[in-house]
Amino acid sequence: MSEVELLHLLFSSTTTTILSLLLIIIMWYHHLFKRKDKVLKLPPGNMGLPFIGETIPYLRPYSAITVGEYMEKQISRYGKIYKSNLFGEPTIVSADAELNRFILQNEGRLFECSYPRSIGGILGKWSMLVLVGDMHRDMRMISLNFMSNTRLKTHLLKEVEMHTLLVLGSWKDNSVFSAQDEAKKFTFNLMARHIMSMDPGKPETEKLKSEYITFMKGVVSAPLNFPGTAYRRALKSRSCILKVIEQKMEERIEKMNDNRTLMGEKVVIKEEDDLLGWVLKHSNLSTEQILDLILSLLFAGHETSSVSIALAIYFLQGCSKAVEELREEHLRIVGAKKQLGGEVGLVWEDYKQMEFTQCVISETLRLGNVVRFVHRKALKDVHYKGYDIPCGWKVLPVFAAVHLDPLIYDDPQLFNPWRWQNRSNNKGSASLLSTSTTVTNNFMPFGGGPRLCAGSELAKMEMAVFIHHLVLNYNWELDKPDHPFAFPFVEFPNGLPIKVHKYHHHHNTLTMHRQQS
Ligand code: HEM
Repeated sequence: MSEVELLHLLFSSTTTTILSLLLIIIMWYHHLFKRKDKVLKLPPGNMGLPFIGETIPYLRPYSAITVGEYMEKQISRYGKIYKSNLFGEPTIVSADAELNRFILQNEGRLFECSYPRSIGGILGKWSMLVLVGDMHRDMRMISLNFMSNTRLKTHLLKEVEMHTLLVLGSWKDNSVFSAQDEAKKFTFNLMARHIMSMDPGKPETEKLKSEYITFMKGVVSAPLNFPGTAYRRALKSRSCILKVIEQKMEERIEKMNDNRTLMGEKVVIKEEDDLLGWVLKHSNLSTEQILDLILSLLFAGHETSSVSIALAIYFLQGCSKAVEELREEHLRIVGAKKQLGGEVGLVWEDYKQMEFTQCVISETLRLGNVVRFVHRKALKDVHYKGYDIPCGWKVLPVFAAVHLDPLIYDDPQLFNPWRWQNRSNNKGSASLLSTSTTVTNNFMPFGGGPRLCAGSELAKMEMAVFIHHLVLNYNWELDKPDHPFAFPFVEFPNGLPIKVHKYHHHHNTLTMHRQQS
């Protein structure tokens, strides 16, 4: 055979292989999506390219106070329930308030939590976001127990206020800084203290904080485990973070053992009243399970609430009327406290007076949509509103689309905290200090059903206390333009640079606290 003939043969056999591979891919794709269409009545939609589907346009960053151009187009073309191919899987996307509620309420029966595998790789296989069934229930009980209303009243309110004052007290008159970083500092310090009794500013706390920044970048990046990628760096950070937690755990076990020997001599060392101590004493979790629980609680507990605080700072600087009304409310609260001559620090009754503040919080969460959607999959074939959702398909309830729906909220792009004031005047509603109603109506910033955010009450309290001291002590403005974007995790690309000015009045809470301590 001549060289030319050989090359010809090689070339034609390679072409044949490529062609047959292509044919197999097309047949497989056709088999997966099209055949089912004939039997089942799937919602309308576009499955996009093989494998990657529509993931790329779906994840393109957009203004956080919108659902993004891409989703808007899909909804106007196909309606509020449409099919797609996202994250490598056939998916039903729901912008429909009723379907979203139906999905969340039927957790474990018709649908189940199902995050991309990369999330499990980074948060750990025992993370609450990944667990389902009994194990999820047990871990959830621990978290709920630790953030119960009783604990909020007796412990957390004081802690939250102390950490707020620590951050706000460091702001110099006329200084410029990143409000997003300051909010992160506040929520991280609070969580590190509450979970493992780690003190703000200490080298170990600072190290953990900087590892968490790298870690976060990986949680939200493409899960490519190659040298140099954000995901690979985050996996490294994960192991550093776990080492810190493990060391804390060993120290604590040692301390608890010391206590026992000392108790024989009737000496009791006061143990830290934190989550770590609680799980070590009251649960049968393995070391690996405790590490994942703590790592993911630290993650769930500081990222979302810091973004929410940054969003409140942002929305309020554009709405001076709301700042004025907040000030009136908070001046009333401190004024009444002063008259009674009691404690300077906030107590539960003060928190319950913060009615307009709760409206500002609801509005911030509605418009900012920190958690825009959650990941679920169908456990069975489900028939809903005339459509079939096949067993095994991914389902994404998109809360943001409901929160920004003009049929549910008038003028949805407008920051209007007053819309929450008179529930009967509203199509959507929030309730003061209650999570139960958020489950049953169209407002779902914390999800719903058996997986409703375990920290929702704490998050609202953090926002309220932060706002209390913010409006009583500062005026602020944007130093450079910035805007929240959805990547789809919400972030201010410039870190929300603000300039603050001391606000002088006779109830300056920072001065009052300094004098008392
Ligand atoms: C404004 C701030 C927050 C928002 C918007 C938020 C939102 C959410 C949402 C939507 C879920 C449901 C996820 C799903 O169904 O797949 C969730 C779950 C969870 N959140 Fe939050 N969260 C916030 C703050 C917090 C805080 C401060 C903590 C405290 C540690 C926390 C702890 C958790 C936990 C443990 C879960 C898992 C619950 C379960 O699976 O049973 N969150 N959060």
